[in-house]
Amino acid sequence: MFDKPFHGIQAAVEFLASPNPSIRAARPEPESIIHSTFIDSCPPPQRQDSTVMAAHATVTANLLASLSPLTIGLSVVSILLLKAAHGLTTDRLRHIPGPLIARLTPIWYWYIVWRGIECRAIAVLHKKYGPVVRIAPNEIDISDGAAVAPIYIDNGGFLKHPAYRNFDINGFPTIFSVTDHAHRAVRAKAVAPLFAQQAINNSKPAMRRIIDTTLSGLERRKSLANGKPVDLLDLFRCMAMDVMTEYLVGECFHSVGSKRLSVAGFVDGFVAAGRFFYLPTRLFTLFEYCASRLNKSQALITASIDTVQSFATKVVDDSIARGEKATYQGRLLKAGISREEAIAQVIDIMFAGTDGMARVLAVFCWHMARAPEKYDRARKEILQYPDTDARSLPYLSGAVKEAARLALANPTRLARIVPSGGLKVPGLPSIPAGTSVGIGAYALHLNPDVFPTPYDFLPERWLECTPEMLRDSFYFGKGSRQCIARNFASAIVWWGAEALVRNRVLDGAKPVREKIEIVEWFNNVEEHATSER
Ligand code: HEM
Repeated sequence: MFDKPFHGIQAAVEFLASPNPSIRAARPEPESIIHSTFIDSCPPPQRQDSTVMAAHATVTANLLASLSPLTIGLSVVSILLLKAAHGLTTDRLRHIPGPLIARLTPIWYWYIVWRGIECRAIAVLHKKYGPVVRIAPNEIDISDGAAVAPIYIDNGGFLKHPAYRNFDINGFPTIFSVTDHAHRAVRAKAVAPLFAQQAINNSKPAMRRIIDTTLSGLERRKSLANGKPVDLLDLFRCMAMDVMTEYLVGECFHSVGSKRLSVAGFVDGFVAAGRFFYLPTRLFTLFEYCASRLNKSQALITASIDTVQSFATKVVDDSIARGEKATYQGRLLKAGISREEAIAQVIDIMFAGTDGMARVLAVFCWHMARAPEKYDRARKEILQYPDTDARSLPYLSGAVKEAARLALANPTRLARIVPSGGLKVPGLPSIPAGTSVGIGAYALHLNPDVFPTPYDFLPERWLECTPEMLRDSFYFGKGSRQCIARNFASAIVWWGAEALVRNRVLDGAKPVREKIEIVEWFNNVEEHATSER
C-alpha cells in the first residue's frame, strides 16, 4: 500500500508506526484481473494455531544454532544458485535477447531506474540486442514504433503495469494510476466533456489572460534578476497550475505573481517518486519514506504538498456546498465519486497538469533562444496571420512539436501487461501473456530512422510530416490511456508559445547551459531547463 508522497510520506509514517487496518481498508481494490495474474501464483498463508507456530519456531532456532556460519553461507549460495538455474531452465522469455543479469533479477533494472539513467542504459541494450530487449525477468522494452498500436491502441490497449498503483493518492487509484479499465471508465467519462475541443476553445479569453499575466511576471522577474538567469521552468509551472485550476476546477490557484506558493516543492516531490517506480508497493513505500527522511528540502516539499491538499479539499467542499456539477470535481461528485476520492483526483491533475506543459514551454524557449532565425520565422508567420489560431500556424506548430519531442516530459517506457493471446508484431519476437512490455518516448523521439538528426531542433521537419513521425510522437502516450488532457495541454502550449514569440519575450535571451540534461524518471527532471537574461 502506498499513498503518494505529499500525503503518502505522512501515511507511510503512520503505517509504519501503527499498522492501523482502517488506513489499508480505505483503498478500493478494483483489479481482480491483475491480482489473478500476479498474486494467485503465491497461495495465501494458511492459518496456523499458535502452539504449532511456537513449535516450528523452536525447531528452526535449534536447527540454526547447530549450523556453522560457513554451512549457512554455503547453503544460502547453493539455494541462490539452484534458484538461478531453475529460473534459467524454466525461463519462458529465454528467446528474448538481453543481458544475463536481466534474466536473473530485477535489481539491476531498479538500480538504473533509481539512478535516472533508465533510457540511456536501455538504448545501449537496444544497440547491442535489437528492438526487443529483456531488461528484467518479466520486463521487456521495445524500441520499434510498429509495436505502438498493438500495445496501446488496438482493442483498447493492454492494461497498465501494477507499478502505476504506486502513484495512488491518499489511498485512491486515480484516473492516471488505476490499472482497471472499467474502474477508470466511470471517472474518465464523467470529466470527458471538459476536454472536448469546443469547450477548450471557449476558454481561450480566460486562458489568454493568465498567459499575459505570466508574461508580465516574466518581465518582473527579468528586471529583478538584473542580468542574472531567470528560471523559466518554475514560471511555467506556476502558469500551468493557474490555467489548469482556472479551467478544470473553476478556481485559479494564483500561483503566478504571488508569493502564495512555489509549486516546485509539490511537483518535485511527486516527480522524485519516479525513481522507485517499479519497486513492489511495500518496498516503494519504505524507500519513499527513507528518501523523505534524508531529503534536506523535505520541509519545503511538505509545506507545498499541504497547500495543494488544502486547495483540493476547499474546491471539492465548495462544489458540494454549491451543488455545482460543471467542474472536474463537480462532475466526479455527480457521477457518485466520494468527497475523499474527488479530492485525490483533483490533487492528481494538479500534478499531472503542471509539469508537462511547463517543460515543453521551457524547452521551446531554450531552442528558440539558440536559433534566432527560427524565432524570427515563427514571429513573421504569427504577424502575417493575426486572426489564425496558433494551432493552425504550420511553422509555429512545427516548433512546438519539436519542443514536445525533445522535452521528453515522460521519457521512460509506459509499461503494460500482455494479455492472453500474447503480443505478436510482425518482424519482432512474440511475447507471452503476463509479461510486462513497454515503449518509451526516449526511444521513439530520438530514433534517427524516423527523425533524422534527432537531437536537432528542426521545426521545418514537420512541414513534411511522415506517417512514422505521427506514429512515433509519443509525448501524450497513445490509445485509450493516452493523456486525458492532451487537447487542453496542446491549446495552452500553443497559445503560450505564440504569446512568447509575438511579444518578443525572448529577444536577447541566451540559454544558461549548453545542453539540457535530464534525469530519466517517469517524469523527467532537469533543473533550470532554460534561463534568460
Ligand atoms: C504537455 C503536457 C502534458 C504531457 C506531456 C502529458 C503526458 C502524459 C502522458 C505521456 C500520459 C500517459 C501516461 C501513461 O500511459 O502511462 C498522460 C496521462 C494522463 N495525463 Fe497528461 N500530460 C500533459 C498534460 C496534462 C494535463 C494538463 C492534465 C490535466 C488534467 C493531464 C492529466 C493526465 C491524466 C489524468 C492522465 C491519465 C490518463 C489515463 O490513464 O487514462 N495531463 N499524460
